[in-house]
Amino acid sequence: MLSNTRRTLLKLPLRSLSTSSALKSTDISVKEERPYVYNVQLNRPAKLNTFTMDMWREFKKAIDGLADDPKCRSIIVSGEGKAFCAGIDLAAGMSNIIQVIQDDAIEIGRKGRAVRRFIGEIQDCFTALEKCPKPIIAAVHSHCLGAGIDLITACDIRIASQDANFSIREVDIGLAADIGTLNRIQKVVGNDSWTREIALTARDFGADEAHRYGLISRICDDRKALLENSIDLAARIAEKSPIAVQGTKETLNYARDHTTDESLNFIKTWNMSQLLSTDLMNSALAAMNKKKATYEDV
Ligand SMILES: CC/C=C\C=C\CC(=O)SCCNC(=O)CCNC(=O)[C@H](O)C(C)(C)COP(=O)(O)OP(=O)(O)OC[C@H]1O[C@@H](n2cnc3c(N)ncnc32)[C@H](O)[C@@H]1OP(=O)(O)O
Repeated sequence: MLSNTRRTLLKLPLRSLSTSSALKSTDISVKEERPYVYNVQLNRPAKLNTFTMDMWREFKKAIDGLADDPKCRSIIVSGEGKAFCAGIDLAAGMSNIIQVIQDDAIEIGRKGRAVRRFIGEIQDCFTALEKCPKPIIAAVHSHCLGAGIDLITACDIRIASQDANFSIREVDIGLAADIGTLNRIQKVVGNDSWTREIALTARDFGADEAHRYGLISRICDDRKALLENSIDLAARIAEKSPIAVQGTKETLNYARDHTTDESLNFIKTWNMSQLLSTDLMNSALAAMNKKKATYEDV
């Protein structure tokens, strides 16, 4: 079937290559699983949740919307149907770029700029996960290939069901991965040799190997357990002070990309204002009285 997909890509006539961002897409659905806990579902199951340009844009819109929504405190990203995500849609998802590459009327330097803009727009769709102040859990079942790995490496926590299989598939489609995997994965797993092995060979690996190297932090028996585990985990985070949780995500992201001195400076400056929050006193009082604190929305 993969070779059919590739044939489709090669045979597409130019006029069918343009995508319309005006098209109403329903490829992403957002569901409130519990109070303050939202599940952003990749919802293109017939094509194994492969990404088209419309879907990428819709995904970013969903994440940016939850980032600004005070009623959201934690997010799950999951996939509907047989697989989490089999990567970019090798036909529809590549159409814009192929249209530009094949257009002889565009001067070569301008072609390069257009390709750069295109890649940048897709990068921003997954960087939205990292920039979102709310913690995001990727819940992976079955295939997680190419763009699927771009997506999960921009999330805060990754858990998977036993049937999950992963591949940094890009070298197999003649591409150096450019949507985030190569830029984030070493910071996630901290193992340069393993990273290079899987990125340079594009080989498949399963949940056990992903767990062993720290790409995922938990393996669940099956998809049902995966969903339950991710909702419980997200709900547990959502019970905490949103001031504390969001400050923790910001600081971990900052610390990852800066020196210890710089990030110590960051957190003391951050907490200059955030320690003034009533959340600190509420939490301390609740802990002393063995009660659960509740927190105002932020
Ligand atoms: C600027 C660039 C930006 C981003 C770049 C990202 C790079 C990548 O994402 S690289 C990874 C690309 N993906 C692949 O190479 C996977 C291709 N698919 C497969 O190998 C197989 O489908 C499978 C994942 C092993 C699953 O096999 P199977 O269980 O037999 O299912 P299928 O019948 O093959 O698939 C069902 C249905 O989905 C369609 N489909 C699957 N993958 C893709 C894809 N990547 N693009 C487009 N369509 C895909 C497949 O054609 C089937 O559709 P039908 O209409 O039923 O034929």
